[in-house]
Amino acid sequence: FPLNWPILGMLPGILMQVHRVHDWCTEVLTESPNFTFMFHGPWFSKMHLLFTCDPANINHILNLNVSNYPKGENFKDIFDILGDGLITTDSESWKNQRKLARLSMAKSRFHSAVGSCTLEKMNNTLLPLLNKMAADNSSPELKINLQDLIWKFTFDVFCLLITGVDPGYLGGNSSVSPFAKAIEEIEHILVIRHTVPVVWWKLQRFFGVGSEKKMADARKVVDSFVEQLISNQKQDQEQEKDASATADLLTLYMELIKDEEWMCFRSDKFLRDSLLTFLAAGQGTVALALSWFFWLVAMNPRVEAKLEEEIKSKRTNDHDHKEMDELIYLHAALCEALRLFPSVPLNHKSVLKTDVLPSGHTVCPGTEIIISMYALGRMKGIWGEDCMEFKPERWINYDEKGNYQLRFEASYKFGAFGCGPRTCVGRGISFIVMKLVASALIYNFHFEVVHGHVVQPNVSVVLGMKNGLMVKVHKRSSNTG
Ligand code: HEM
Repeated sequence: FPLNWPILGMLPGILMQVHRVHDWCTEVLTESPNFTFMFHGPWFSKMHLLFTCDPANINHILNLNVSNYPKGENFKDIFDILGDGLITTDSESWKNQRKLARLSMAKSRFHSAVGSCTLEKMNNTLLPLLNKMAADNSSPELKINLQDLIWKFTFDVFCLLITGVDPGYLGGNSSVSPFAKAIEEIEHILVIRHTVPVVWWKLQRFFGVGSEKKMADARKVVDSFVEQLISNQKQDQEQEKDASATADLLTLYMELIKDEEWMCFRSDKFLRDSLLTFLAAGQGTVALALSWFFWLVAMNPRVEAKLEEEIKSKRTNDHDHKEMDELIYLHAALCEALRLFPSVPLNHKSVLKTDVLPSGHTVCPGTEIIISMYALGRMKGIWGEDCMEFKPERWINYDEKGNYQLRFEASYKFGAFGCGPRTCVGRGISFIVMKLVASALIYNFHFEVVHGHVVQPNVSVVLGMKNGLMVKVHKRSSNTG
């Protein structure tokens, strides 16, 4: 537990742990009554953070009393890069945006694009690249950063799905890297904003110094990239290119907001905020979930063998996305990876009216609530003594004939996609993309983690690996065709 110092409060304690903030949070919550801990910042800083991973609290805050726990102004300030997009807004604006997002994403055009874009990019770029690396693998020096490769791949896929433009990042288009680097920089600084008093980072922002100077520079890069994308799309529309064949979210949004009902959203600012929100919410989360999944699979040969067996037995032709529903063990393994390494490790809420949580803690306006989804997946009291083991079986019900189906877990216990009315809108498409990529890669390759490579979580609002995932690629001998 961090000491509560005079004047400085518990701030020195948290600052010393920033480099391993998620594990520190897990350790503190494990020792805290009802998995809940009150953190007090420096005197007069108004920094009161309630850390929790108690499922009863999570259900209370995210599901049963959602109107008392909005994202709030502080969250909006921290995530100012996303403007007034779906993730940062509350109340009526959130309700309308959520409806618009669901309408667009439910279009069959969009749904089939998710499968076809992923397959096309995989067959044309990712698989050939990995095949080449596997063929060159005779050199003992040849190792690749799988996290980096998957990051670039999902960047291309989600840019295509959200904006209709394929940036070709995986293929080596260097003009994209400043944008991708800027996004990484921003995600890192967002965590710093969470861990220092508001007044501190706001002063830095005001004077344009320290990490806030880097934030301002990164923002310029991001804004000009997004502005370019929107203007390209508008040009296409002005030239009256047939939009019915395109199924990216930007086109679908632009079509829908022509309707009177959505006229309040007719602005470039809204399109900019939405586009960035979807890119930020979708691309990195899927990339990092897959990276942790491949690491866990590589470290667990028993699971890898079962996955290979299932994929081989269900695979008909080139990884048709309809056959993905049948890959139950794979689905379970992805959930298990997300339990241990949730791409969004923290969920942040503010408090409107004083309330008593099921854990017995009183929260008042001004308290910020930090729900640690990372800690939630690692509590023995919630997941059992073997909670640190990678066991897809915990997600499966077997009957006496050996048939099996997925087991449902309440989202206040498995919080990787959030819980309640603000649950992730991209959950369905995430599983399509992840299952297509995971099944094709496991069918074709075995990844050997480079001896001595240290894998540890980074400090970011999305949970990645600090040193990447260095592997050697081996083509599976039985699947050389
Ligand atoms: C493995 C992949 C993903 C994970 C783990 C994930 C996780 C989450 C989490 C934890 C939330 C927050 C819920 C809350 O605030 O209570 C969220 C919200 C959201 N996600 Fe995802 N997400 C993933 C993929 C995606 C994808 C692919 C998209 C879309 C392209 C997406 C779009 C969104 C949006 C727009 C929200 C805000 C919803 C709202 O506030 O109403 N996510 N996601």
